[in-house]
Amino acid sequence: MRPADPRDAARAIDAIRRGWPVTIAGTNGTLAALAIETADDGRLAAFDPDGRADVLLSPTRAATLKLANQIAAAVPQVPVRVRRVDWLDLPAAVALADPALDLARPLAGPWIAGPLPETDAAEAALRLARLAGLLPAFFIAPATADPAVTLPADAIAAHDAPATLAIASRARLPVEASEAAEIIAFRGAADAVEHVALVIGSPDGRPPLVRIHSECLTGDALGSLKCDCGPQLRRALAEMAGAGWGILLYLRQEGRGIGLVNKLRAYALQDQGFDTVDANLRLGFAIDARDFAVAARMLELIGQIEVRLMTNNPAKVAGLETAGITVAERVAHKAGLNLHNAGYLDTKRDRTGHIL
Ligand SMILES: Nc1nc2c(ncn2[C@@H]2O[C@H](COP(=O)(O)OP(=O)(O)OP(=O)(O)O)[C@@H](O)[C@H]2O)c(=O)[nH]1
Ligand SMILES: [Zn+2]
Repeated sequence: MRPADPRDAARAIDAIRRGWPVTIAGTNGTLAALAIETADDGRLAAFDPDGRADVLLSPTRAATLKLANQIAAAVPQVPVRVRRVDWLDLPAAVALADPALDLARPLAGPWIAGPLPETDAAEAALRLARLAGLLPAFFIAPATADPAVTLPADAIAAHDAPATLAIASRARLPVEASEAAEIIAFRGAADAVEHVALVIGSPDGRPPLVRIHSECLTGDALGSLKCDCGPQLRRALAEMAGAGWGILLYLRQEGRGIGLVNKLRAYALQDQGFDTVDANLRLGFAIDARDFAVAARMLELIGQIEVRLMTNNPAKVAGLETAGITVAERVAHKAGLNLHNAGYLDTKRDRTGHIL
Protein backbone atom coordinates (compact mmCIF):
# COMPACT_ATOMS: atom_id res chain seq x y z
CA MET A 1 0.00 0.00 0.00
CA ARG A 2 1.48 3.37 -0.91
CA PRO A 3 1.72 6.09 1.77
CA ALA A 4 -1.06 8.67 2.10
CA ASP A 5 -0.73 11.90 0.13
CA PRO A 6 -2.53 14.94 1.66
CA ARG A 7 -4.28 15.43 -1.70
CA ASP A 8 -5.75 11.90 -1.79
CA ALA A 9 -8.86 12.68 0.22
CA ALA A 10 -9.54 15.86 -1.77
CA ARG A 11 -9.39 13.89 -5.02
CA ALA A 12 -11.65 11.18 -3.60
CA ILE A 13 -14.22 13.71 -2.33
CA ASP A 14 -14.30 15.28 -5.78
CA ALA A 15 -14.65 11.86 -7.43
CA ILE A 16 -17.60 10.63 -5.39
CA ARG A 17 -19.42 13.94 -5.77
CA ARG A 18 -19.16 13.45 -9.55
CA GLY A 19 -20.37 9.86 -9.42
CA TRP A 20 -16.97 8.32 -10.07
CA PRO A 21 -15.85 5.20 -8.21
CA VAL A 22 -12.96 5.23 -5.75
CA THR A 23 -10.82 2.33 -4.60
CA ILE A 24 -9.85 2.40 -0.93
CA ALA A 25 -7.08 0.18 0.45
CA GLY A 26 -7.19 -0.62 4.18
CA THR A 27 -5.14 -2.93 6.37
CA ASN A 28 -7.85 -5.61 6.18
CA GLY A 29 -8.71 -5.45 2.50
CA THR A 30 -9.49 -3.22 -0.45
CA LEU A 31 -12.90 -2.04 -1.64
CA ALA A 32 -14.05 -0.28 -4.78
CA ALA A 33 -16.96 2.01 -3.91
CA LEU A 34 -19.55 3.92 -5.94
CA ALA A 35 -21.65 6.43 -3.97
CA ILE A 36 -25.33 5.56 -4.33
CA GLU A 37 -26.44 9.20 -4.23
CA THR A 38 -24.45 10.14 -7.33
CA ALA A 39 -24.79 6.82 -9.19
CA ASP A 40 -26.98 6.39 -12.25
CA ASP A 41 -27.74 3.35 -14.40
CA GLY A 42 -24.78 3.93 -16.72
CA ARG A 43 -22.30 4.47 -13.92
CA LEU A 44 -23.57 1.45 -12.03
CA ALA A 45 -23.32 -0.75 -15.14
CA ALA A 46 -19.73 0.43 -15.75
CA PHE A 47 -18.80 -0.11 -12.10
CA ASP A 48 -20.48 -3.47 -11.82
CA PRO A 49 -21.21 -5.05 -15.22
CA ASP A 50 -22.35 -8.38 -13.71
CA GLY A 51 -24.76 -6.89 -11.16
CA ARG A 52 -22.94 -8.43 -8.21
CA ALA A 53 -21.83 -5.40 -6.17
CA ASP A 54 -23.14 -5.37 -2.60
CA VAL A 55 -24.43 -2.31 -0.76
CA LEU A 56 -22.50 -0.69 2.10
CA LEU A 57 -24.50 1.06 4.83
CA SER A 58 -23.40 2.89 7.96
CA PRO A 59 -24.04 1.32 11.37
CA THR A 60 -26.74 3.85 12.24
CA ARG A 61 -28.59 3.52 8.93
CA ALA A 62 -28.49 -0.27 9.27
CA ALA A 63 -29.90 -0.01 12.78
CA THR A 64 -32.72 2.22 11.49
CA LEU A 65 -33.56 -0.38 8.84
CA LYS A 66 -33.61 -3.12 11.49
CA LEU A 67 -30.81 -4.94 9.74
CA ALA A 68 -29.01 -5.19 13.06
CA ASN A 69 -30.75 -8.41 14.06
CA GLN A 70 -28.69 -10.25 11.46
CA ILE A 71 -25.49 -9.06 13.05
CA ALA A 72 -24.03 -10.05 16.41
CA ALA A 73 -24.51 -6.72 18.20
CA ALA A 74 -28.02 -5.35 18.71
CA VAL A 75 -26.82 -1.96 17.47
CA PRO A 76 -24.00 -2.57 15.04
CA GLN A 77 -20.94 -0.39 15.55
CA VAL A 78 -19.40 -1.45 12.28
CA PRO A 79 -20.33 -0.80 8.64
CA VAL A 80 -22.87 -3.27 7.27
CA ARG A 81 -22.91 -5.09 3.93
CA VAL A 82 -26.26 -5.83 2.30
CA ARG A 83 -25.84 -8.68 -0.16
CA ARG A 84 -26.85 -8.07 -3.75
CA VAL A 85 -29.91 -9.95 -4.90
CA ASP A 86 -31.69 -9.63 -8.25
CA TRP A 87 -34.24 -7.14 -7.09
CA LEU A 88 -31.69 -4.90 -5.35
CA ASP A 89 -31.54 -2.52 -8.31
CA LEU A 90 -30.62 1.18 -8.27
CA PRO A 91 -34.03 2.44 -7.01
CA ALA A 92 -33.97 -0.14 -4.20
CA ALA A 93 -30.43 0.92 -3.29
CA VAL A 94 -31.54 4.56 -3.23
CA ALA A 95 -34.33 3.58 -0.85
CA LEU A 96 -31.79 1.83 1.40
CA ALA A 97 -29.60 4.93 1.37
CA ASP A 98 -32.14 7.73 1.64
CA PRO A 99 -34.60 7.86 4.54
CA ALA A 100 -36.87 10.41 2.85
CA LEU A 101 -39.34 7.71 1.86
CA ASP A 102 -38.97 5.41 4.88
CA LEU A 103 -42.45 6.19 6.17
CA ALA A 104 -44.24 6.50 2.85
CA ARG A 105 -42.76 3.33 1.34
CA PRO A 106 -41.50 0.94 4.04
CA LEU A 107 -38.79 -1.31 2.64
CA ALA A 108 -39.69 -4.90 1.92
CA GLY A 109 -36.91 -7.45 2.37
CA PRO A 110 -35.72 -9.97 2.91
CA TRP A 111 -32.31 -8.35 3.03
CA ILE A 112 -29.25 -10.44 3.71
CA ALA A 113 -26.99 -8.30 5.84
CA GLY A 114 -23.72 -8.91 7.60
CA PRO A 115 -20.46 -7.33 8.63
CA LEU A 116 -17.63 -7.16 6.13
CA PRO A 117 -13.95 -7.93 6.57
CA GLU A 118 -12.70 -4.73 4.93
CA THR A 119 -13.71 -2.54 7.90
CA ASP A 120 -10.96 0.08 7.41
CA ALA A 121 -11.89 0.71 3.81
CA ALA A 122 -15.61 0.68 4.59
CA GLU A 123 -15.26 3.16 7.46
CA ALA A 124 -13.10 5.36 5.28
CA ALA A 125 -15.76 5.31 2.54
CA LEU A 126 -18.48 6.33 4.99
CA ARG A 127 -16.32 9.16 6.31
CA LEU A 128 -15.63 10.23 2.76
CA ALA A 129 -19.36 10.48 2.05
CA ARG A 130 -19.83 12.74 5.06
CA LEU A 131 -16.93 14.96 3.99
CA ALA A 132 -18.46 15.16 0.50
CA GLY A 133 -21.88 16.03 1.94
CA LEU A 134 -23.44 12.87 0.45
CA LEU A 135 -25.57 10.14 1.99
CA PRO A 136 -23.29 7.51 3.57
CA ALA A 137 -24.12 4.54 1.33
CA PHE A 138 -22.21 2.86 -1.51
CA PHE A 139 -22.20 0.03 -3.97
CA ILE A 140 -19.05 -1.95 -3.13
CA ALA A 141 -17.02 -4.52 -5.03
CA PRO A 142 -13.59 -6.08 -4.52
CA ALA A 143 -12.19 -4.12 -7.46
CA THR A 144 -13.38 -2.11 -10.44
CA ALA A 145 -11.88 -1.89 -13.89
CA ASP A 146 -11.53 1.86 -13.94
CA PRO A 147 -11.29 3.58 -10.55
CA ALA A 148 -11.10 7.37 -10.85
CA VAL A 149 -9.04 7.52 -7.66
CA THR A 150 -7.18 4.93 -5.60
CA LEU A 151 -6.11 5.82 -2.08
CA PRO A 152 -5.18 4.32 1.28
CA ALA A 153 -7.89 4.35 3.97
CA ASP A 154 -5.72 6.34 6.39
CA ALA A 155 -5.62 9.27 3.97
CA ILE A 156 -9.29 9.81 4.75
CA ALA A 157 -8.92 9.23 8.49
CA ALA A 158 -6.24 11.93 8.59
CA HIS A 159 -8.12 14.24 6.26
CA ASP A 160 -9.32 17.00 8.55
CA ALA A 161 -6.52 16.59 11.07
CA PRO A 162 -5.82 20.21 11.99
CA ALA A 163 -2.02 19.99 12.20
CA THR A 164 -1.51 21.67 8.83
CA LEU A 165 -3.88 24.54 9.58
CA ALA A 166 -2.17 27.94 9.30
CA ILE A 167 -3.19 31.59 9.25
CA ALA A 168 -3.81 32.56 5.63
CA SER A 169 -4.82 36.19 5.99
CA ARG A 170 -5.87 38.75 8.57
CA ALA A 171 -7.42 42.21 8.38
CA ARG A 172 -9.28 44.83 10.39
CA LEU A 173 -13.05 44.23 10.14
CA PRO A 174 -15.32 46.68 11.92
CA VAL A 175 -18.61 44.85 12.66
CA GLU A 176 -21.95 45.88 14.12
CA ALA A 177 -20.97 44.58 17.54
CA SER A 178 -17.59 46.31 17.64
CA GLU A 179 -15.51 48.57 15.46
CA ALA A 180 -12.39 47.13 17.07
CA ALA A 181 -12.47 43.74 15.42
CA GLU A 182 -9.98 41.77 13.35
CA ILE A 183 -10.79 38.82 11.08
CA ILE A 184 -8.34 35.96 10.68
CA ALA A 185 -8.79 33.25 8.04
CA PHE A 186 -7.21 29.80 8.28
CA ARG A 187 -6.35 27.21 5.67
CA GLY A 188 -5.06 23.63 5.87
CA ALA A 189 -3.13 21.53 3.36
CA ALA A 190 -5.75 18.87 2.78
CA ASP A 191 -8.90 20.70 1.75
CA ALA A 192 -10.45 23.98 0.71
CA VAL A 193 -12.33 24.55 3.97
CA GLU A 194 -11.62 28.05 5.31
CA HIS A 195 -12.31 28.53 9.00
CA VAL A 196 -12.46 32.05 10.39
CA ALA A 197 -11.80 33.80 13.71
CA LEU A 198 -13.12 37.22 14.67
CA VAL A 199 -11.06 38.81 17.43
CA ILE A 200 -12.96 41.55 19.25
CA GLY A 201 -11.04 44.20 21.22
CA SER A 202 -7.61 43.46 22.61
CA PRO A 203 -6.03 41.33 25.36
CA ASP A 204 -6.64 42.58 28.89
CA GLY A 205 -4.68 40.00 30.86
CA ARG A 206 -7.68 37.70 31.40
CA PRO A 207 -8.37 34.59 29.31
CA PRO A 208 -10.59 35.72 26.41
CA LEU A 209 -14.28 35.01 26.19
CA VAL A 210 -14.40 32.47 23.35
CA ARG A 211 -17.38 31.26 21.36
CA ILE A 212 -16.98 28.20 19.13
CA HIS A 213 -19.72 28.52 16.56
CA SER A 214 -20.41 25.86 13.93
CA GLU A 215 -21.69 27.19 10.62
CA CYS A 216 -25.47 27.28 10.27
CA LEU A 217 -26.44 28.94 7.00
CA THR A 218 -30.14 28.76 7.83
CA GLY A 219 -29.75 30.27 11.29
CA ASP A 220 -26.81 32.61 10.78
CA ALA A 221 -27.84 34.17 7.46
CA LEU A 222 -31.53 33.43 6.90
CA GLY A 223 -32.94 33.98 10.37
CA SER A 224 -34.18 30.40 10.81
CA LEU A 225 -36.32 29.91 13.90
CA LYS A 226 -35.69 26.14 13.96
CA CYS A 227 -32.47 26.52 15.98
CA ASP A 228 -30.77 29.01 18.30
CA CYS A 229 -27.62 29.61 16.20
CA GLY A 230 -28.27 33.14 14.89
CA PRO A 231 -29.23 34.65 18.28
CA GLN A 232 -26.33 32.81 19.97
CA LEU A 233 -23.90 34.19 17.38
CA ARG A 234 -25.08 37.76 17.79
CA ARG A 235 -25.22 37.56 21.57
CA ALA A 236 -21.69 36.16 21.70
CA LEU A 237 -20.31 39.09 19.73
CA ALA A 238 -22.25 41.60 21.84
CA GLU A 239 -20.97 40.05 25.07
CA MET A 240 -17.38 40.05 23.85
CA ALA A 241 -17.73 43.69 22.86
CA GLY A 242 -19.19 44.45 26.30
CA ALA A 243 -16.31 42.65 28.02
CA GLY A 244 -13.81 44.45 25.79
CA TRP A 245 -12.08 41.29 24.56
CA GLY A 246 -13.10 38.01 23.00
CA ILE A 247 -12.65 35.57 20.12
CA LEU A 248 -15.33 34.04 17.92
CA LEU A 249 -14.23 30.88 16.11
CA TYR A 250 -16.51 30.36 13.12
CA LEU A 251 -16.05 26.72 12.09
CA ARG A 252 -17.22 25.55 8.70
CA GLN A 253 -18.96 22.50 10.16
CA GLU A 254 -22.47 23.04 8.79
CA GLY A 255 -25.12 20.80 10.30
CA ARG A 256 -22.87 19.48 13.09
CA GLY A 257 -20.48 18.31 10.41
CA ILE A 258 -22.82 16.57 7.92
CA GLY A 259 -23.08 19.47 5.46
CA LEU A 260 -25.94 21.70 4.34
CA VAL A 261 -27.80 19.25 2.09
CA ASN A 262 -27.74 16.49 4.69
CA LYS A 263 -28.88 18.95 7.37
CA LEU A 264 -31.82 19.93 5.18
CA ARG A 265 -32.60 16.21 4.76
CA ALA A 266 -32.58 16.02 8.56
CA TYR A 267 -35.00 18.96 8.65
CA ALA A 268 -37.31 17.14 6.21
CA LEU A 269 -37.26 14.14 8.57
CA GLN A 270 -38.04 16.50 11.45
CA ASP A 271 -41.10 17.61 9.46
CA GLN A 272 -42.13 13.92 9.63
CA GLY A 273 -41.82 13.94 13.42
CA PHE A 274 -38.28 12.74 14.13
CA ASP A 275 -36.19 14.84 16.51
CA THR A 276 -32.75 16.22 15.65
CA VAL A 277 -30.96 13.16 17.08
CA ASP A 278 -33.09 10.52 15.37
CA ALA A 279 -33.01 12.41 12.07
CA ASN A 280 -29.20 12.25 12.01
CA LEU A 281 -29.23 8.55 12.89
CA ARG A 282 -31.85 7.70 10.23
CA LEU A 283 -29.65 9.39 7.65
CA GLY A 284 -26.82 7.13 8.74
CA PHE A 285 -24.68 9.66 10.56
CA ALA A 286 -23.47 10.03 14.12
CA ILE A 287 -25.51 12.35 16.34
CA ASP A 288 -22.68 14.89 16.16
CA ALA A 289 -19.88 14.53 13.60
CA ARG A 290 -17.85 17.57 14.69
CA ASP A 291 -14.26 17.59 15.84
CA PHE A 292 -13.24 20.52 18.01
CA ALA A 293 -9.48 19.91 17.62
CA VAL A 294 -9.61 22.38 14.76
CA ALA A 295 -10.80 25.08 17.19
CA ALA A 296 -7.92 24.25 19.53
CA ARG A 297 -5.44 24.62 16.69
CA MET A 298 -6.91 28.02 15.76
CA LEU A 299 -6.56 29.23 19.36
CA GLU A 300 -2.96 28.02 19.42
CA LEU A 301 -2.22 29.93 16.22
CA ILE A 302 -3.81 33.06 17.69
CA GLY A 303 -1.71 32.54 20.81
CA GLN A 304 -4.54 32.07 23.34
CA ILE A 305 -4.49 28.63 24.92
CA GLU A 306 -6.52 29.53 28.01
CA VAL A 307 -10.12 30.58 27.48
CA ARG A 308 -13.49 31.30 29.05
CA LEU A 309 -15.75 29.25 26.80
CA MET A 310 -19.29 30.40 26.02
CA THR A 311 -21.25 27.18 25.54
CA ASN A 312 -23.91 24.89 26.96
CA ASN A 313 -22.28 21.87 25.36
CA PRO A 314 -19.90 19.86 27.60
CA ALA A 315 -18.53 18.10 24.48
CA LYS A 316 -17.02 21.39 23.32
CA VAL A 317 -15.26 21.84 26.68
CA ALA A 318 -13.97 18.26 26.58
CA GLY A 319 -12.94 18.55 22.91
CA LEU A 320 -10.85 21.66 23.59
CA GLU A 321 -9.25 20.27 26.73
CA THR A 322 -8.30 17.00 25.04
CA ALA A 323 -6.59 19.11 22.38
CA GLY A 324 -4.52 21.02 24.94
CA ILE A 325 -6.58 24.17 25.62
CA THR A 326 -7.35 25.15 29.22
CA VAL A 327 -10.99 26.03 29.73
CA ALA A 328 -10.70 28.28 32.78
CA GLU A 329 -14.46 28.77 32.89
CA ARG A 330 -17.59 27.63 31.04
CA VAL A 331 -19.94 30.55 30.52
CA ALA A 332 -23.57 29.53 29.91
CA HIS A 333 -24.78 30.80 26.53
CA LYS A 334 -28.54 30.77 26.05
CA ALA A 335 -30.38 32.84 23.48
CA GLY A 336 -33.23 32.83 21.03
CA LEU A 337 -35.86 30.50 22.54
CA ASN A 338 -39.01 30.57 20.39
CA LEU A 339 -42.05 28.42 19.58
CA HIS A 340 -40.31 26.66 16.68
CA ASN A 341 -37.06 25.70 18.42
CA ALA A 342 -38.38 24.78 21.87
CA GLY A 343 -38.48 21.06 20.99
CA TYR A 344 -34.99 21.22 19.49
CA LEU A 345 -33.62 22.80 22.66
CA ASP A 346 -35.42 20.19 24.81
CA THR A 347 -33.78 17.46 22.72
CA LYS A 348 -30.36 19.05 23.22
CA ARG A 349 -30.98 19.06 26.98
CA ASP A 350 -32.44 15.53 27.16
CA ARG A 351 -30.42 13.61 24.55
CA THR A 352 -27.12 15.34 23.85
CA GLY A 353 -26.09 16.46 27.31
CA HIS A 354 -26.45 20.22 26.82
CA ILE A 355 -26.79 22.15 30.05
CA LEU A 356 -29.98 24.09 29.37
N1 LIG B 1 -27.62 17.82 11.68
C1 LIG B 1 -28.25 18.85 12.23
N2 LIG B 1 -27.56 19.96 12.52
C2 LIG B 1 -28.22 20.98 13.11
C3 LIG B 1 -29.59 20.93 13.40
N3 LIG B 1 -29.94 22.10 13.96
C4 LIG B 1 -28.81 22.85 14.02
N4 LIG B 1 -27.78 22.18 13.51
C5 LIG B 1 -26.36 22.54 13.42
O1 LIG B 1 -25.84 22.49 14.74
C6 LIG B 1 -24.75 23.38 14.83
C7 LIG B 1 -25.01 24.29 16.02
O2 LIG B 1 -24.04 24.11 16.88
P1 LIG B 1 -23.55 25.13 17.99
O3 LIG B 1 -24.58 26.15 18.36
O4 LIG B 1 -22.17 25.57 17.61
O5 LIG B 1 -23.32 24.11 19.16
P2 LIG B 1 -24.17 23.36 20.18
O6 LIG B 1 -23.74 21.93 20.17
O7 LIG B 1 -25.63 23.62 20.02
O8 LIG B 1 -23.63 23.96 21.56
P3 LIG B 1 -23.71 25.41 22.20
O9 LIG B 1 -22.28 25.87 22.24
O10 LIG B 1 -24.25 25.19 23.56
O11 LIG B 1 -24.58 26.28 21.34
C8 LIG B 1 -24.66 24.13 13.53
O12 LIG B 1 -23.67 23.55 12.69
C9 LIG B 1 -26.06 23.92 12.94
O13 LIG B 1 -26.04 23.95 11.50
C10 LIG B 1 -30.29 19.74 13.08
O14 LIG B 1 -31.47 19.59 13.34
N5 LIG B 1 -29.58 18.74 12.49
ZN1 LIG C 1 -28.69 26.59 13.47
